[in-house]
Amino acid sequence: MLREKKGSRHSFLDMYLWLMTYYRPYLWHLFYIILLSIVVACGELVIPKTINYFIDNILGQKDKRLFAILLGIVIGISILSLISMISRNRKEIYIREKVSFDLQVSILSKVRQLGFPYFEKNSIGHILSIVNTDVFQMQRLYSVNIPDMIKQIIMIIFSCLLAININIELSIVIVFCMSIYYIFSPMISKKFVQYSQIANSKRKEFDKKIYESISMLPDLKVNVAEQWDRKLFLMKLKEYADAMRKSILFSCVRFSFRKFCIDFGIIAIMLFGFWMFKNSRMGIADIVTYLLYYSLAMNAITQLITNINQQQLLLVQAQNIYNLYCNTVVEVDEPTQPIFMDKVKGEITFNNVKFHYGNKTVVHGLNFCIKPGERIAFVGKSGSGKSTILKLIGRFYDPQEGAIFLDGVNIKKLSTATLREQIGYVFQESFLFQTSIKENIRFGRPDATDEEVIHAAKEAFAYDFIQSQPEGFDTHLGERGRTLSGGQIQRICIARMILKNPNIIVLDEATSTLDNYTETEIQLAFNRLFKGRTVICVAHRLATVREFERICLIEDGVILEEGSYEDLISLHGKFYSLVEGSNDKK
Ligand SMILES: Nc1ncnc2c1ncn2[C@@H]1O[C@H](COP(=O)(O)OP(=O)(O)OP(=O)(O)O)[C@@H](O)[C@H]1O
Repeated sequence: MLREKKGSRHSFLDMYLWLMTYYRPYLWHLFYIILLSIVVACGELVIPKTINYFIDNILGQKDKRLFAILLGIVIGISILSLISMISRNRKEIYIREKVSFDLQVSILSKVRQLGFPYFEKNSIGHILSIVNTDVFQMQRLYSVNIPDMIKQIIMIIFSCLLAININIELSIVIVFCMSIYYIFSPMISKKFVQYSQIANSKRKEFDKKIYESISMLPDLKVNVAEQWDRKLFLMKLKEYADAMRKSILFSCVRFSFRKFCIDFGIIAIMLFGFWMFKNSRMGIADIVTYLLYYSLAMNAITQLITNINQQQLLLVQAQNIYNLYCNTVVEVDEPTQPIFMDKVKGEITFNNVKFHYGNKTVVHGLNFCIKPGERIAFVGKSGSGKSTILKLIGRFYDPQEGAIFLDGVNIKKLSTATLREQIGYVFQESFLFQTSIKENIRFGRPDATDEEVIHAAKEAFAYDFIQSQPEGFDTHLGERGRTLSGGQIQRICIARMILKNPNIIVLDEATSTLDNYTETEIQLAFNRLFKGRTVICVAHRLATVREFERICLIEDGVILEEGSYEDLISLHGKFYSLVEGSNDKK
């Protein structure tokens, strides 16, 4: 269902430019970092010149006064560089925090916008890996790589110019020596990037596996499948480690080759410098200064190459972020001029609604109208399309054909906030947050008072069991409310809905079998929740919807039989067979 935008093949440049847009609110801070980088670079570039002066004018003439002045200048430059570096680091930390925070927030907002279709297609492990690991890696790009790159470029340009200024012939020899490096290194770099990309994708698979292994731990234990999972886990780890090892190997080869070429350059300077000195074409001070500028330039070039490679790797990781943010189309978007409604009556109409997931048609031209206050249940075999109908009502998906109306307004034109505020969803698997029971109920209406929360709990038959918890309403729940039973979780969700007070209740009934006592209590709670509201329910236990005004038997996305429980039984059709075949006969 989730599509990538047409023509979405993107280059690293597109991604890079997109990532740079996050700098926009902090441009002044970035300029400040660049300015400080220039100061630091100038400090480093001045040192060889002072050494030149020291050898030529101070050592030669033994001038103490000049020596003191020079010493003062060097100390001054060092202090200025130190201060610049400290304030640059502070600004880098600031930018890193701000920019990566903005990036993380925008990625999270996009994930929210993508909603249901995205969550159904992508594992939580994958989403977490993008929102956490990948975005975290980008911090380095923003705070270190880009500001450093500017400094490195300044250093390269100026140290080369200063070296050329000392002796142009020597510089030609160096260019010739260094060309060996530039002929061979792209081949090594290509291999390095290739294995790094493989390592990155293997790391992602490994991250997903870790998440899966941890979240599935209880199921693995119950099915005695820990060894099976361990084998898969180790296989993923091995694949990741193998790719990583090759990537590191090529990184080391490239580093050693670069070192060899730089040393080769030093030998060339010494040989050619010696020949020039012998022919009185170059002095000692110039040879030493040239060597220092050569070292500075080579150091900056090495750093720049490493920096660019790191950025290439980061861009490989940024691909996931970019794809998610720029190339994943929001299937269900907010209308451009949304209609807001304060309160709705609760009439829902399906007008020739057709829907398919990819090539699979699930809903085949549905037509029905649910009156305000009516209770309607969808029943049928597993996979017949019941839950999909509920998802269409809440606009988690849009139908490809036909339309759905709420109180006569096409839900595509309604503001999604209005739509979701008017509908109270109770899913098969309800989610509880790791906070107090009170806050979990208040989630239904954040501005509710404590008294209203307690009242809702009483209405949902949840008050007694909540009071028996160690800290009553303030009891902190574990992850997904694991410290509570299934029936207790459902009653908290019902209390939440009572507090939210929507006019429409959409309920995907839990298939889990509850004991008779709990089932009766939950049924009572539901009956209170249903009072005076439109109720649309997917029912697995047929007995629970016996009192409903209408029951629709769904098969392959069409309504096969429709009527009250008694009507359908007297039909002696498919519904009758379903009731006969289930344990719900009463
Ligand atoms: N996100 C999805 N992507 C692709 N196919 C899907 C998706 N969700 C559901 N389906 C398919 O659509 C069909 C209808 O699914 P749906 O969940 O609506 O059935 P159901 O009647 O509610 O089933 P159950 O009673 O088991 O919950 C099934 O064949 C299912 O495999």
